[in-house]
Amino acid sequence: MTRGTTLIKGGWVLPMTDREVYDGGAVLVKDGVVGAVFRAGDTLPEAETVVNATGCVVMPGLVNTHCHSPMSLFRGLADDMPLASWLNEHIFPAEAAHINPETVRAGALLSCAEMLLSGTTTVCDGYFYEGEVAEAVVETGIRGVLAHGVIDFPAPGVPDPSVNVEKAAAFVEAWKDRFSLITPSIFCHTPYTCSEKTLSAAKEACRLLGVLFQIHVAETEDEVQRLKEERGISPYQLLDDLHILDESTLLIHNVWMNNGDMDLVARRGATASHNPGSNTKLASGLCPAQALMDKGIHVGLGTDGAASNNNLDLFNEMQVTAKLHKAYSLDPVAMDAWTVLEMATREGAKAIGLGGSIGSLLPGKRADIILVDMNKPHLTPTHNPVSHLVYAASGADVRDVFVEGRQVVKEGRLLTVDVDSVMAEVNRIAAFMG
Ligand SMILES: CSC[C@H]1O[C@@H](n2cnc3c(O)ncnc32)[C@H](O)[C@@H]1O
Ligand SMILES: [Zn+2]
Repeated sequence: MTRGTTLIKGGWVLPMTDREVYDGGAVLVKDGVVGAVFRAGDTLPEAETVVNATGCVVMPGLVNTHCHSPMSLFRGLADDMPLASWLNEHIFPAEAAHINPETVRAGALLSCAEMLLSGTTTVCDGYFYEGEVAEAVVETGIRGVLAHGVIDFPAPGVPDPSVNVEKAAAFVEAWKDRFSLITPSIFCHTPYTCSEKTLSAAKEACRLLGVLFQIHVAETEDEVQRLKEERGISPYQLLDDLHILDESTLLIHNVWMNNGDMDLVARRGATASHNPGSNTKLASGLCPAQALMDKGIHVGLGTDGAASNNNLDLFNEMQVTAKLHKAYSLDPVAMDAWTVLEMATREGAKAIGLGGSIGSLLPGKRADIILVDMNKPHLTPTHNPVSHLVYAASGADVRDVFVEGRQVVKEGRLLTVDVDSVMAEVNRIAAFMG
């Protein structure tokens, strides 16, 4: 028996390397990585720790390709309105009044707890005081691609916008190669809140530092129409003119895209985050995610912040994705369960630049693994575990979670932080909000 090994055995193993389910399979974890995946009947090795996964799905942890983790502080603060009012009349003022290092830390801890407990093992995040988010990520044990925000207005922690890119680059330098769970990045808010100079400088900093550039783009019809009227181009053409579209750029939302935009993005190799929960709640529209994937673009699933979703449960996002695209296209075959599950795992990992290390249970990849308990009334019988994961399960069905081989959720309880005190702190902060 090798020390430091864990054998997760029994249940339905979904390696997500192909569209196969290993009924009665097993996964060996060694030194934080996947050692081997076994089928029923294979001879299993001995291990220091054995986890009985009978009745559970064993699969890669889910990858949330777009979040603003501290925004759980504003959950339910402003609902049932369009993006412009939500952002300008409610969220920006709330951020100016309440966002500081302490509140960011509290909100981020809460979101990381919510995500881990519901099976998300990696989050791609962007906000201000992102160093505090990084501390919360380390404390909770989730994996994060963490971006410092850039916007051409005074922002929390960046009162002088003339140094916004410098600040973001300093964040990347401070966190690069420091913790294996943290990959730093830079996030430009939108093409209409960042000047061309800022966008170019931020992308140049990303190139020099070798990190992912992220941006919200084509979220509303108004955003696209205004640019068309002012400049006669689409936001994608603008970004391309600035040499921003490449394999290390994550495009977030992509609701109002035409065929030319999609071809351009595909040619450049940029990736996309599809966030249907947020886009439907803000009545922004629906990203043509299937068309993007048909053109070879890697598309992951994101929740966006909890203030526009209003939860961070990727199981919920998977169900919304599968159903919404069927209803919109009047095609019951659209966005089948396997496709959606791949978006929430392997494709999401590729979209955020971590395709080589997470997203499937390929031996050698990081052991980010979740166990989803199917022994529940709403998941019985289990004719097809893939169907249940997308159409019937929720984050509450996640039993155990491992990140880089370390168990962070056991029997539905978070092992790394005291969730009750995190909630108490967020409630204390929320009491000061109007
Ligand atoms: C620099 S990113 C942080 C910044 O973005 C704001 N935000 C959150 N969600 C959205 C969205 O869907 N569209 C545009 N802006 C959004 C957030 O409140 C922060 O100010
Ligand atoms: Zn967002």
